[in-house]
Amino acid sequence: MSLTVQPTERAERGAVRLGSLTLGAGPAVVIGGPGADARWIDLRERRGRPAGGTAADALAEVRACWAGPVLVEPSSADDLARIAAEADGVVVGAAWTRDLRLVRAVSRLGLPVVVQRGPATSLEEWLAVADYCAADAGDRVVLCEGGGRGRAGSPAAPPDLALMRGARERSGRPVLAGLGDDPALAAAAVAAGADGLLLSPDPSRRTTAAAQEAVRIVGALTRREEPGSVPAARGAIDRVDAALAVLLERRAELAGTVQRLKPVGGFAGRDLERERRLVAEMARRAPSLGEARLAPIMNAVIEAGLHLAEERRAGESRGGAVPPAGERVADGLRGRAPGAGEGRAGSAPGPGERA
Ligand SMILES: O=C(O)C(=O)C[C@]1(C(=O)O)C=C[C@@H](O)C=C1
Repeated sequence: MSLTVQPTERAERGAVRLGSLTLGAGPAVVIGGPGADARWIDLRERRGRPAGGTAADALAEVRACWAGPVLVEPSSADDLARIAAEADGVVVGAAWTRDLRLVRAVSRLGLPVVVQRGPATSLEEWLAVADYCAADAGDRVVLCEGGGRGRAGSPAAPPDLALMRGARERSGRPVLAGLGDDPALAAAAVAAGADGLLLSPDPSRRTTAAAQEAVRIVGALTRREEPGSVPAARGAIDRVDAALAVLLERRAELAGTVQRLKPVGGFAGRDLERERRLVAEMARRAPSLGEARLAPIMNAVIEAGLHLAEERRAGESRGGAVPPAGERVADGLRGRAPGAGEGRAGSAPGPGERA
């Protein structure tokens, strides 16, 4: 059977459901082993194992400890009946894209299909295979760039992120970045528009955690979400808060560095003009909040940084360590620490204060 390569029409971007998970709308997802949003089984790689090599064994093993979505890459057409009965999606691995008989059989299972591109497959061929699957799979097709091993078990290919982005724009289909066991490109992949990351079926906990952190932090900065329920909106807020926390911690470190470098640091060396300017600059990027609402927020952020810097300096001059975070937080909750409120960013009143 040969494949006619036709230019793929640019399509509206759709979302594809994989069991309880949605790919292509909402947050980016991580597919891998334990701890990920979805798990997957590579039967090709398991073939020949003394135990767990059949679709039945492998699915039973995963289902025993995981109720969420499971994807399976078949080892041969013999696996398809079991996959159709028990999996939430099927992976057409890079090595299969030229076996159009298997591709057709897979796309007739009634499950969503993930079409992985291997290093030897061009963008045109890849999109054509996806269209070919879509005809039978009711358009429930996801593209996966990279991560596939060749037939001889050659190492996983890193994803070409520009190609992945182009495929997403041209096809309108959700895209995954295949990362195997290396999370180094996780943040870059999410920034480049990946709707999810496909790790190896059995990555280390560290790999999964690193991928999830990239999805959360970079996704909060780069993905526009339109949640339609309270839990989804809260999930989106949690991701933005995670990104804010990372930035606030980094900002506090940098503010501490400035205090050490300035001739007069801490509250005594406060520069209100600088604070007003940085609030005005931030208002350009946060026009809905504007200067008036940003000023008290930044005042609190700057004062928290100055308190931390002063506590550290006091700790150092005592020759000891910084007091534990719990104590510092408790101090803050009890009332204003000395030096608080000695100036404020911008001229607006703080929350609950009169102008
Ligand atoms: O830029 C400075 O001079 C700082 O000390 C840093 C910083 C800040 O946290 O951004 C803190 C206090 C100053 O009043 C102004 C700004």
